[in-house]
Amino acid sequence: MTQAELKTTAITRQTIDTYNPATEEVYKTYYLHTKQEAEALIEASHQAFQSWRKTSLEERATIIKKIAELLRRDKADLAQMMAKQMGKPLALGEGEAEQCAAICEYTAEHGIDALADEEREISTGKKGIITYQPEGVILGMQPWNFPLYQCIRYSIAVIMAGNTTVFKHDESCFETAEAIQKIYEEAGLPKGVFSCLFVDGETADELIAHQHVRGVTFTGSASIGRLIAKISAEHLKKNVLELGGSDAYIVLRDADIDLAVKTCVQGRVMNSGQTCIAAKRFIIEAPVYDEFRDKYVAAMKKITYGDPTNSENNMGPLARVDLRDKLHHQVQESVMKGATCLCGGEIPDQKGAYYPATVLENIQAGSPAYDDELFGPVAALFKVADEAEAIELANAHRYGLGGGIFSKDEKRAIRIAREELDTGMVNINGYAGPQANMPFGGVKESGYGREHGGFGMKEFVNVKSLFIA
Ligand SMILES: O=CCCCC(=O)O
Repeated sequence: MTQAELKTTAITRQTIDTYNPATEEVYKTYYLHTKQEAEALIEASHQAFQSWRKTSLEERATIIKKIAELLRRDKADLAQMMAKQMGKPLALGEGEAEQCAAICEYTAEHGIDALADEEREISTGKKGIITYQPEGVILGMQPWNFPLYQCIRYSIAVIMAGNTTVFKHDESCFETAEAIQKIYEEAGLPKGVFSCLFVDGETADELIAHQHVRGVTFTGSASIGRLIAKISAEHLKKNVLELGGSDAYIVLRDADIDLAVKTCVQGRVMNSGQTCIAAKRFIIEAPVYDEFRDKYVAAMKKITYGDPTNSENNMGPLARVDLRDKLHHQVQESVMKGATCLCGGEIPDQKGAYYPATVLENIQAGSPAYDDELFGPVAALFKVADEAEAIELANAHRYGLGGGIFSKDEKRAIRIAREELDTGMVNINGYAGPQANMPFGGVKESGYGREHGGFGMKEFVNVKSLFIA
């Protein structure tokens, strides 16, 4: 049932008000499914699976290619929605739609080969065949920071593999969830292959136990991820978790400092800093620390914020006032514990969940800027004696999502990236967002499993061995 249909049913429904973070005014009131309605959607998804799993890889690829076209067609409308739901600047929203279209195209183009049967010689007969068979209904739960991308990266992969999915978006983004379903169905995806669940997080967690849910994929905080892993384990459901990050960018003494400064500013303030793979900690070798810090602070002071529909602003607001307040509290606590605030660090006196680009140094262990994730435009600078100390500090964090290295010696940087950094992704002399043809995911408390890049398609398949005698 769509939001419009839910609004007109006879029963009294639970509703949720969501707010435009730029104005703090109510943006939408959403109507929730009851748990029984959500279970009926899972049943319907299971029914749809019986025919979807029989479609050929070519048929699926054709629909997914069409989805890419429609995402491009609708990118301006989708960007407007995201600006109002969570404050994303319009240009960034359109870029996100383009990125999603690229994921669809890559999946359509490479999925047929990636999921094709493989043959092996076996000692006991003619041959072995490895076949990647879909498993059934996958429950997706995704957050608000990339309202389109987070949903599309998982759902396109599971749909290409022949699964169906029920999707619980963050409550603030139910409108985007519905827009995605509309696009998928206009492209030719049969009803029931992708369905939105308008439920709260607690109900979604309970649905993991449903007999037809075969797997769960979640992006969000480590604390909720831990809970989902626990419930999934109890019911023996496979899960993919993309959790937090506190990515360290190491600036070695032989780095191009101007490039490092420019990239590390961009990597910190993009999406108002609300990105799991944002550059969050900056670990700088002592001989270049002062130069990097002074240039970095000067550049952060130039970052503007304001109405996300005005293209002159570098950043919009944060997604919600309570999230902005939490970030500010983390900054204040870090300062109380010894950090120095070099710029920003004050809540502006205006409506909206705004927060300025902020830089901290002299950060002490035991403070939020050292130990936790800062999900907003706050940079944490650390001075270290040498490469070894930089690697030790980068790896000391409980998260292991991404990271970066700046050095003019590319071979050295690649060695450190490959052999030393305990993360799932590393940027060398740059800051790349997720790429359709590269896997995405982390280690340690950043979770497990991989999205796109050919790997996401194989997260929820039954890798079946056939032994031909
Ligand atoms: O928050 C994690 C997803 C990152 C998406 C992006 O940077 O485009």
